Amino acid sequence: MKFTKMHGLGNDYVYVNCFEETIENPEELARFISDRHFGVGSDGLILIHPSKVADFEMIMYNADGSRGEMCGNGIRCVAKYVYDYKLTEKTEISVETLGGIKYLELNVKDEKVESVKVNMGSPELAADKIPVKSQNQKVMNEPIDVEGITYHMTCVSMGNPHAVIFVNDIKDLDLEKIGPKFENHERFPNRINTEFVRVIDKETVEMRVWERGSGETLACGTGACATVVACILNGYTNDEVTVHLLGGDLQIQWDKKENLIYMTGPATIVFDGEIQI
Ligand SMILES: N[C@H](CCC[C@H](N)C(=O)O)C(=O)O
Repeated sequence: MKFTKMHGLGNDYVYVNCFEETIENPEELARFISDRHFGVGSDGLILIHPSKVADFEMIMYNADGSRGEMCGNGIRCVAKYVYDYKLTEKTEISVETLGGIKYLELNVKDEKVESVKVNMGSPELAADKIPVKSQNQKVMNEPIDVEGITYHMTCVSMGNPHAVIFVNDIKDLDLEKIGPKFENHERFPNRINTEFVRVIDKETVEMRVWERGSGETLACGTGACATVVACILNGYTNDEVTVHLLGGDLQIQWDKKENLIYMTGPATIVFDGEIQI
């Protein structure tokens, strides 16, 4: 099977062009190929398919083989793949995902995609749609107990579920210990992606993320969008924010008039490969 290793700010996936390849058991392939010792090594697997309702379809699997509804860093890499490998000449494309059809603007330099602006759609705040168990319609700075400590979370879906936790310091977090406790907490029927965020000023935040099905990653596009929505709802930032992630920066904007979230960031091809499956 031919594949391409790509990343968005270090959030790395193995990409397969399913116009050319047929994948029998993608969950099993995701688990094998993501393994950083016995496989290629990645945060998961992303399949690029034809679509009946958009230019392309993105199907994304986490490293544990579970399917994610949407992947922000991944969809920017899909855009780079289809343009740089000449599956399209368009610099505005649509991509079908489980989280709905997304519209992308490709910023091209010397015939290669350098960065991508993604219309990530509208954030979902209704607790039962995220889903998260709560007495309230929306989960805004609600307490949640993990390992004997009470955190306060704001929950947002960007197609996939997120719990945003504001902290004073993101460096001294023991994510390996508390990440899985949040991910598998009984309040999240479909598990959860958890962002730990320090607000720096009205235009700048920094965050780390423990991803459902993949653990700590260097960046998370949908997580950065959920983070900015939570910041704005809590009055911590303006509507345009630079999000510092371990792997680099994303620009996130909530167009309140249209109720649309825009994410702008890079996409990188690391190498092409072939693997016996
Ligand atoms: N890394 C992805 C998010 C993956 C989310 C996945 N872990 C899930 O199960 O929702 C991003 O850049 O948006």
